[in-house]
Amino acid sequence: MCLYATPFFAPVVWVALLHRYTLRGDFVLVGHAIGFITLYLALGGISALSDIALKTSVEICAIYVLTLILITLACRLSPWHPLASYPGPLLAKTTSLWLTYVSSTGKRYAILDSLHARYGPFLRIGPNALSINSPSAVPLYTSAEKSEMYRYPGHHGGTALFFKQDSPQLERRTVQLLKTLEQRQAETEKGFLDFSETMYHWAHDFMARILHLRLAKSGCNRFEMMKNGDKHNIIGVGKRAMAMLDILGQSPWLLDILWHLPLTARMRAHEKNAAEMMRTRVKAVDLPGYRDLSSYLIDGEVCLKDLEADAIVAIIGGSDNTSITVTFAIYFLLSTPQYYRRLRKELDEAFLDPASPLSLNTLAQLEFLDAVINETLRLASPYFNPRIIPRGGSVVDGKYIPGGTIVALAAHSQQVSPDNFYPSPQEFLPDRWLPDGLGPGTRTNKAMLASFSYGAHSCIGKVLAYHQMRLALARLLLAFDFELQEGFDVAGFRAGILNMRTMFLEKELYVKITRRPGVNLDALENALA
Ligand code: HEM
Repeated sequence: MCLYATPFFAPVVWVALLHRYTLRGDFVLVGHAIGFITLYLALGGISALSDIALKTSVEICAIYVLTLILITLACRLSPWHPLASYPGPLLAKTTSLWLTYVSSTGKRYAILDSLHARYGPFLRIGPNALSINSPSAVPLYTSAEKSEMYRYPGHHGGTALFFKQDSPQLERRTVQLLKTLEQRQAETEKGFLDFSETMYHWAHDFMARILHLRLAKSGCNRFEMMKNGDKHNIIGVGKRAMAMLDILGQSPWLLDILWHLPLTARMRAHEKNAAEMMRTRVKAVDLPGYRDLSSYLIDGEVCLKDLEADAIVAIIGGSDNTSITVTFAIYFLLSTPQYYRRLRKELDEAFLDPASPLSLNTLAQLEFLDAVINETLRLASPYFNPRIIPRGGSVVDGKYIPGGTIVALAAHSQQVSPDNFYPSPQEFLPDRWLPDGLGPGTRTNKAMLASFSYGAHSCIGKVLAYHQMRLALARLLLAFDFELQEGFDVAGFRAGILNMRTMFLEKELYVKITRRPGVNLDALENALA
């Protein structure tokens, strides 16, 4: 009898003593397996009593698990829970698996937006997590660290840090982009090409170039995706790895366990690819005369494990957002021809000779170009960047949030809120970013463009990203006339934008490009050589 009482008490001790600590799911699982085997053996598991021992152990474990679940649910739903006063869906309050599921839809930003409309600015999205739909949450980002969601899964042990910029490479790669687009279009049957795919290749080639990453086994020098395509599916594997990290990272304990199973094979493959590329870079003897980004990290005596971790993040992080934002900008411009014509006019007037190098400083002064980029980011960067409230807690809009709570600004909701962007916050209206805005009554709360996040862990590549996006858009519009595929579903494309840290498109952007009269890409290439 006494034996059967133990599993009732064990979870109480477990919840009372250990709930403050973040335990790795795989360690907890192994610990429990060891506990079960020990119990089974202690009850005579390998003796003649093995059947009774197995039955008793299973029964005790079942009581233990059931009690643990009930106690956990009671704690999370109790009126004494530190987040009890915050409203939210019942399921969200009971398990982090709710947010994991919501993240897996890619529509987390829209789901949170509609829940905020129902429950108000403070929304409980997990047993210990809040989404805050208020500009007042922004200061939290200055003191808060990243949540457990950012712990790299498995047991890699490295920490990532990075980057620097390289303008001539960016220029050359962008001219190569123009030629690649033309060449790929010529190879299509209907004359329309998948624009985002080539943009991904452009951004990855540039990123690999500035880190000098390369694949050892294939002997392939850097990626050269614009030339060779993505033969090793680096982008596909990397994006799926990021998406899995985003989905499962909402329940880090689950990710710890799944990390050892086939479901997460893509994540391990991405880690292996990136680590291998960085190790090859470290050993390389045939480097060019100029210093690449890895040189700075290597000279800084960053340890190999950390360099490998940098490569894991760099490959996707430095390429994905930039290329997809340019894709979205082209989409928005083609859907609103009046803005397309205006941007082209601004560029034509600023660069009379499209075959000459484009000065990044001149580009940075083009008001309408930046307005287009900012408006694109506002509508199409629905990111979710959770942080952890430091010990001692914080107060937001008069509400106390206990230390250790995971919080995330409802970035998309803020970016389309009429309180911050008015009028027509859902519409692509770049003028709202210009000094006169959209006329009297315009509200453009620039601080609430959350695309690069805030505080200590905001994007360190922001300046480079703007350079890349300005240059790519300028070169594309100076060189080509663009046309959407006939019957292109403009509304459907936007509705099919999915975010799982990285972005996915349910519908591809098919465009036709035609070289503008007088544009000589060979002359341009020579000018940059
Ligand atoms: C349009 C382009 C880009 C956007 C919208 C963007 C957005 C972001 C955001 C939202 C974060 C914070 C992520 C989080 O807290 O989970 C971030 C972090 C970061 N970004 Fe970017 N990014 C862009 C381009 C780049 C580029 C080109 C680079 C590389 C040169 C880069 C390097 C980084 C790094 C290293 C971090 C991590 C910073 C840290 O944790 O301390 N990003 N970025």
